[in-house]
Amino acid sequence: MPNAVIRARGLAKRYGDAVALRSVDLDVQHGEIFSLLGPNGAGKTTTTEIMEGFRTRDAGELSVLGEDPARAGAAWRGRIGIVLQQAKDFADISVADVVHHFAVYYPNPRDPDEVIDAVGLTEKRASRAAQLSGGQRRRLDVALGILGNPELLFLDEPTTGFDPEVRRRFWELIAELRSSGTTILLTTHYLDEVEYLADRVGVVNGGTVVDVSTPDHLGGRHLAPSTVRWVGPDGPQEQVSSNPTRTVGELARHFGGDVPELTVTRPSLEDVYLQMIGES
Ligand SMILES: Nc1ncnc2c1ncn2[C@@H]1O[C@H](COP(=O)(O)OP(=O)(O)OP(=O)(O)O)[C@@H](O)[C@H]1O
Repeated sequence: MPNAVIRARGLAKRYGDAVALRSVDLDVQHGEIFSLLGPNGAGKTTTTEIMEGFRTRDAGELSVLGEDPARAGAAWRGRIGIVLQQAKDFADISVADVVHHFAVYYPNPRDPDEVIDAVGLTEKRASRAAQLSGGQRRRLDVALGILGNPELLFLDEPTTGFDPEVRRRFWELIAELRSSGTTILLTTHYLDEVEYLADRVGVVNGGTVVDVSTPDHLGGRHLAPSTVRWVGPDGPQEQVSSNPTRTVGELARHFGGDVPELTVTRPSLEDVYLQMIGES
């Protein structure tokens, strides 16, 4: 693929006798948010850490921003941003000092004050990291991840522990980063996060990628039959239909107008994901 920022073929990794990655193939395109989904132990962290150059692979081909992470140097590292699951510890340093301090390590950093503002921490500039709430702490991690103006940002479970409002604002921040041209590899367990943010999603299970699709089309979801529900004289009713328009038309004629408490649903992303994980 010409626009691939990440191209992986046959990535394999063992820890002793345990196979963590059997064979991972993946393409991430320039400017997209690509989400990795999969159960605990599926191989997501191993995959991303090989892509970040933090772990070695046993086999396979890998190109990230045109280089092999196993051999890439400091200039390449300056082009990627990483937000790990486990935050670093700067308990006694203020938000402003942490961000200003780390900016000097990058050849082409963003303005530290603009970054603090972008993640919504301006009011907390003078607070020590230890005084931040969990969600604010995570936003500081993201500030550090985007500080170097990365072309490619790795986000590992970024919103764990966020309240709904903070999550929504955080999602908007991530979507803005995409608009400004940053490619993002997002690992998450939250299907609503995938639905809101991801352009494409790769499902990892048992050390391999079992499907890649848009969230809308995962597992043939857009073609799946719908469930039509309504309440009739005998109580709640439902009918699975491959042509819900026709079913609703028939019901409307039957009721001579409005169908009581009518809903039409397709399988949710969670439904197809759980089925896929079960099958594979
Ligand atoms: N350092 C390690 N030493 C030994 N085994 C490991 C090591 N790191 C990971 N594994 C094993 O490799 C497999 C894949 O782990 P990995 O952390 O990549 O999964 P994951 O999809 O990121 O899981 P989670 O959703 O729980 O973060 C698991 O079976 C795990 O136990």
